[in-house]
Amino acid sequence: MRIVVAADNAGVALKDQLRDLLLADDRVDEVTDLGVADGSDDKAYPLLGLAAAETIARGDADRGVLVCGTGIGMAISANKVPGVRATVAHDSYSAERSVKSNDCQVITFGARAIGPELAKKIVAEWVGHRFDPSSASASKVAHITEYEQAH
Ligand SMILES: O=C(CO)[C@H](O)COP(=O)(O)O
Repeated sequence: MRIVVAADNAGVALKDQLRDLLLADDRVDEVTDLGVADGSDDKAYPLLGLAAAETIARGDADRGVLVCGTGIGMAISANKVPGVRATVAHDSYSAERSVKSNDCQVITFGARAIGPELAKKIVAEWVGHRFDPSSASASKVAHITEYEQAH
């Protein structure tokens, strides 16, 4: 699994911790860090969220972990890229269902809303979840894809 990570300056400290966790995970083949590198970079979150989602859309990563203050702006931004599904998930069940029900490739966190230990636990679990294209959820997700392709 290839994972792209990114954060604005509100999320950079948590993003770095999650990146390091992923780098140490045997199930992860590649981690691409799009920044920001530190809190002095005030690049706006949509620029980072869109760049990460575009990385997934063009096939250069399979999944994304994005962090801002709330996780909301990153999710909104990533969802603007056709083919990408993203959500904030600050609990284990939502993170699991975001993959298994919604085929989300992107999970987002709000560094001002969740502690690093819980975020790390959720990410470690999330790496192990897979969408089943033969599940009953697949035809539901297909409506989203069809809408994107028609508009
Ligand atoms: O959380 C954010 C966007 O959802 C971002 O980190 C901070 O945004 P702001 O409240 O507009 O500064």
